Amino acid sequence: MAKLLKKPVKLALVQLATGADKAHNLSHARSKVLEATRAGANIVVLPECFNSPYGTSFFPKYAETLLPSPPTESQSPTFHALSNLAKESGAYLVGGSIPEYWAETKKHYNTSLTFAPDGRLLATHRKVHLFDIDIPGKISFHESDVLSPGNKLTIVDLPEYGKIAVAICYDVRFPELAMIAARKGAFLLLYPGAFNLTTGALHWELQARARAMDNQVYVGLCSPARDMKAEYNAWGHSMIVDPNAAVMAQLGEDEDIVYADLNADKIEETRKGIPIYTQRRFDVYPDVSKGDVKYDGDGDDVALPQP
Ligand SMILES: NC(=O)CCC(=O)C(=O)O
Repeated sequence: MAKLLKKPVKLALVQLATGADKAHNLSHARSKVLEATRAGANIVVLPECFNSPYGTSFFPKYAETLLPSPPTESQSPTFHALSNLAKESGAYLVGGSIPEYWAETKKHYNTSLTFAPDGRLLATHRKVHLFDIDIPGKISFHESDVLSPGNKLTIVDLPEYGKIAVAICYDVRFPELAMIAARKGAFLLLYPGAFNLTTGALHWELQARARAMDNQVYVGLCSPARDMKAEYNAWGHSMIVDPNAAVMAQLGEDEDIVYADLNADKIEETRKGIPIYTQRRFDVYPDVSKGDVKYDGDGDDVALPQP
């Protein structure tokens, strides 16, 4: 069987301190991504809403227009900053997420852009599951007041390494996405995300480890740094989990970068030891990765229009 991960790769998650100044967020992201690639990272990830504060009142104000693709510099300064940064750093760059405005439909999205080391846009993921929750006395948040959901999974082919899946934050709670991506050959599931002090304490690590355990793949969750002066306090604790569900490395609350070296042997060893991959009973229940699955995975899925 062909290896899911063709050669060892160093992953870096940048737990960025973000604020209200978009230009500063972009230049700060640049310096941290370059720091990560100077340390040898081949894939670098930024957090959810890395160019703006996270919150429904901020999304329309910070939103950029990505379509038609490629956007002009004034339509999306972040698109151009990320594309240039991927080229400058020579790494694959999963550009966290940004608020997007689609002028044609007047809809907003929470959107992640992934760039190749030559600066080409490889994939666009629009958050599929919007973060709408109410935990009395703790947190009430309704992304759907402002945002519309994306309608596809995102699998990205990195030719030297293999396939990764990109989804955003609350998407991690829906195991189907992870399962489908893993069965379609992803070696790594990446989630730019911003859990909070309530659900972060409850479920952040558990979600990361569960997705890794169920699918026997690597998982990375990349949060903004915690800012207690902000309206929304991100959990932090960006982490990388191995295919056996062990936490390889985890940050605290402050700005920092977490690294891990990923290799094919760990996936194979895990799957050989606990061979759920060959023990599934699709005669008893259906394979969620088959049938009518909406996903991009051919490495050519630049920015498909969505309803
Ligand atoms: N930004 C988000 O989607 C937050 C998700 C979250 O906190 C959760 O508990 O899930």
